[in-house]
Amino acid sequence: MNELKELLQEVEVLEIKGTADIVIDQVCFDSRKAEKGTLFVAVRGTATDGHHFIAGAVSKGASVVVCEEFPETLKENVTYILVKDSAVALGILASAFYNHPSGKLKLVGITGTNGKTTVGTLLYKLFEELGYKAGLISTVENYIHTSVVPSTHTTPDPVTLNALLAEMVEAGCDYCFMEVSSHAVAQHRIEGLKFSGGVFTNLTHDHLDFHKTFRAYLEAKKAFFDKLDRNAFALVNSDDKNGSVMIQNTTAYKKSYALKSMADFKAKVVENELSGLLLDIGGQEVWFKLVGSFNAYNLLAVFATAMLLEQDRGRVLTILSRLNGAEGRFDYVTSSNGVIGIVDYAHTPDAVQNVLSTIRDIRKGTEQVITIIGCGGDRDKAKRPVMAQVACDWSDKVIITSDNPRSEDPEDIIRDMEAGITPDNKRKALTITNRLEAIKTACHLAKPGDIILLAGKGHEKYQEIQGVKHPFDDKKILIEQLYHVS
Ligand SMILES: CC(=O)N[C@H]1[C@@H](OP(=O)(O)OP(=O)(O)OC[C@H]2O[C@@H](n3ccc(=O)[nH]c3=O)[C@H](O)[C@@H]2O)O[C@H](CO)[C@@H](O)[C@@H]1O[C@H](C)C(=O)N[C@@H](C)C(=O)N[C@H](CCC(=O)O)C(=O)O
Ligand SMILES: Nc1ncnc2c1ncn2[C@@H]1O[C@H](COP(=O)(O)OP(=O)(O)OP(=O)(O)O)[C@@H](O)[C@H]1O
Ligand SMILES: N[C@H](CCC[C@H](N)C(=O)O)C(=O)O
Ligand SMILES: [Mg+2]
Repeated sequence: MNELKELLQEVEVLEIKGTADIVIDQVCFDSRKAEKGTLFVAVRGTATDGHHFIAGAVSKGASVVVCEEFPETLKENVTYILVKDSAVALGILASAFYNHPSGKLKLVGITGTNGKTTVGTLLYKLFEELGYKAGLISTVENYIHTSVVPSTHTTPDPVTLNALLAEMVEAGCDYCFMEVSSHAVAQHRIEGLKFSGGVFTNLTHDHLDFHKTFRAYLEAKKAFFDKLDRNAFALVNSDDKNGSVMIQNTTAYKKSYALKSMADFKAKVVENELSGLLLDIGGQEVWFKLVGSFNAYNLLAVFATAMLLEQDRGRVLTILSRLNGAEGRFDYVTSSNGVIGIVDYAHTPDAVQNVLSTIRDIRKGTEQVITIIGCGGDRDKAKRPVMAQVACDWSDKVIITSDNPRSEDPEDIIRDMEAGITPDNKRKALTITNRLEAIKTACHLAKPGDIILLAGKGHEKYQEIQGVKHPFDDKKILIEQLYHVS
């Protein structure tokens, strides 16, 4: 849809200056990308305000400007549209411009602190194997049926998002599984989308730099469920104390899954080994390739979603039992002398504890657990001391190192982490700022049978320092070092 008059029927317009009788060629929110025929939406951001760039967008050819406040000088032949909230308008306009692609397939959103990528990726793989064409929007990569589209965000901006969905519709996709980050909800990236269902994994500590309080973080996740319509399902983990809070005000039909409490979909962990998980799902025992009881929640969420999407139970379990998880999640290698190296994307206190408790559960005897861990720069500072302390509590040795320091001094981040380590844990911790050196040291320290956990970077293939992404691949380095020393 590219006629301004029609696009505007969906937006709450406060005032319009200029004609609505024009056709636009693209919707954009970054003046640097504006060109002839652009509808530019001025969004107030976290670093700057899009309203400062209205003149720049117009000089590059934008013919329509959507804003929350009119600029002082208005150009002739440009239409200015006043709205209450530009970010909301952007979502709605992007969806309308791409002809509402979310309504033309079954879109399922997954939210929660941890597990979104795992659940989304498993659902995508499952539905492809069930014979459907499916799409995936995730932290690691996006898929339009079988074509990969690189991912830059967990949930992309509304224009990229709707363009991706439109390509999925064009490719004949029946389903799309997408991660819904709390940033995306708060910044209205998902405004205007029609969801067939929403899944909640869990809520623990993350992103307090952005949301400021845990309550605001929770409210952002909850807002996703508040907006689901009555034909959609809202599936929540009822073992998480915020599971019921998420669906307090939703009009969607409510369903739950759990390992411990009462729920519509129940499972029990029978065995938890390095080779996989044996789960009892509704009285039926099935082996899965994923490791760790936290993955029992992810698998159950996937199973329950497939049931709510009316798939055949037997086929779903058979396929699911064959699937691997997402790249960089509990990804392990064993060296020839028996050292086990695990790469995992654990970057929150809860995830670090879950992964390390899984390692404790699966280790056979008194092998040492050596954890390598850092915390991201320009992100939640409050989680740094907690992650370091959790790592020490659950490991025999911890090497504190760097993980995307971004614009911060890596030593400052490390100091924030060290501040959380209690005196009795101090003897376990050592600091090696350079991540490569940290991995090499761990591999030298490890004896046959020991387990090395490389936490935080998972699938990432870079180390971001001062705006530059330097190639860095935990798994590749781990393999090189483990084979080098063995
Ligand atoms: C903090 C944050 O979320 N930032 C996102 C946000 O940008 P922003 O609000 O900071 O934008 P800004 O720089 O203040 O600019 C304001 C407006 O002016 C415009 N502008 C700016 C400069 C100019 O010359 N011309 C111009 O028009 C910008 O396009 C923008 O519309 O909106 C942008 C467009 O959607 C995002 O790309 C950007 O993501 C940044 C790069 C980012 O790192 N985000 C991370 C924190 C993030 O979103 N993470 C979540 C969760 C991750 C997870 O746990 O999985 C995710 O979904 O990925
Ligand atoms: N259900 C779960 N409960 C707790 N921890 C989990 C769960 N699933 C995964 N984890 C841990 O969290 C890490 C990240 O998992 P995953 O990438 O699936 O989460 P995510 O929600 O997509 O994260 P992000 O917010 O970065 O997108 C995993 O490597 C693992 O350590
Ligand atoms: N996608 C998440 C996790 C990144 C994990 C870690 N590697 C980091 O850079 O902090 C984020 O942006 O918060
Ligand atoms: Mg993710």
